[in-house]
Amino acid sequence: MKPKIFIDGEHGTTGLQIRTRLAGRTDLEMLSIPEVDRRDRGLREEMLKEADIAILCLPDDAARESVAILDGVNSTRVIDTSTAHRIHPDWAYGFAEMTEGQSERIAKARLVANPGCYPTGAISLIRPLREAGILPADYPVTVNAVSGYTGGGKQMIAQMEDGAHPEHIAAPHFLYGLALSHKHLPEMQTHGLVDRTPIFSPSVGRFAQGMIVQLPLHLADLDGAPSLGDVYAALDRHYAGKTIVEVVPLEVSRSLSRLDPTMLNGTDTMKLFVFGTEGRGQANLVAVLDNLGKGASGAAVQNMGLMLGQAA
Ligand SMILES: NC(=O)C1=CN([C@@H]2O[C@H](COP(=O)(O)OP(=O)(O)OC[C@H]3O[C@@H](n4cnc5c(N)ncnc54)[C@H](OP(=O)(O)O)[C@@H]3O)[C@@H](O)[C@H]2O)C=CC1
Ligand SMILES: CC(=O)N[C@@H](CCC(=O)OP(=O)(O)O)C(=O)O
Repeated sequence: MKPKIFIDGEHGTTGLQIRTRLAGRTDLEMLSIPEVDRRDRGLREEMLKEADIAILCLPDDAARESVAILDGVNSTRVIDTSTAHRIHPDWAYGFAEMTEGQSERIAKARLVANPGCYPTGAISLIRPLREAGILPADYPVTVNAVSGYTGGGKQMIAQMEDGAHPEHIAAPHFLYGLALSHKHLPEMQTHGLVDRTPIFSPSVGRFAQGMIVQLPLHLADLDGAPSLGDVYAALDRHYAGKTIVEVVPLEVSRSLSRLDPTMLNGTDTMKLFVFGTEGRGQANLVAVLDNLGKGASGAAVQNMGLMLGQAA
């Protein structure tokens, strides 16, 4: 029997990207609702209960509704791409490379919370330094980022692309989350194992997909006052043997003068860079990923594969 997969919210930005990734798969039976019926509660309930794995690509409240429908229905396992369950203790956090044993947790879990795109980049840089005993738990972490506008879903896509949209955005680049209360902060703090809420400054550029997430550090304030090479070595050890997350060699980072946020578009991988000048006491750690790839749909498909017992 082929595993039955239902993408609840399949006609939205993330849902469509997942459907595209799964389109050619002959080892799966895809359950689907016509777009016109996408909000039909009865049809959704039927599909959710029939599925072996339900992938929720819905706003938070609708995702909670789907989880409630499945309450007690243990035959259906769930991957939620919304922010609703990312720090919930009953849910496995769907970042397989985050820490030792995480991919096994995901593989065994009934409930998996897919990470947000920015946290995927931020946690990928913070967590290894915490585990290596380099980054103190009370370090004042700051995260700066730029995302392609698909990160804002259908609404922001329309605002950026449709000049006649009543809330058209003409800017080539803009900061947002100005109140420093972005919805990604809880998962960055929880899974980054940091005591203080990071100061997070997100922004959007006039490109559809792509992402850069930055973690600037004062090395003298880290445990053991590590060198740039020490920070690099900690990341390199953490991701040794991983294929989806690559730590770019220091000498390659040194050779770069620019970094393109769209460089990994269309892939489900992430690259980590360590920038700075040895001896100057500062480092800027940078993650590059496709916000819809490893930042969302690619991660969901990776997690589905783990849950089905397939290679990561
Ligand atoms: N875009 C991104 O880069 C990322 C998004 N996510 C998360 O994924 C989820 C989906 O985001 P995204 O794809 O961007 O959003 P979209 O708005 O593009 O798609 C959401 C889909 O869900 C449907 N929907 C909304 N409410 C309901 C409901 N009550 N019942 C049934 N269907 C409903 C929408 O239909 P309708 O057209 O009628 O509104 C739409 O088809 C969100 O939780 C988001 O936070 C995660 C990572 C990255
Ligand atoms: C550009 C933009 O608007 N980005 C979204 C995050 C996209 C994402 O990761 O979605 P979820 O965390 O919702 O899953 C935001 O800042 O809310």
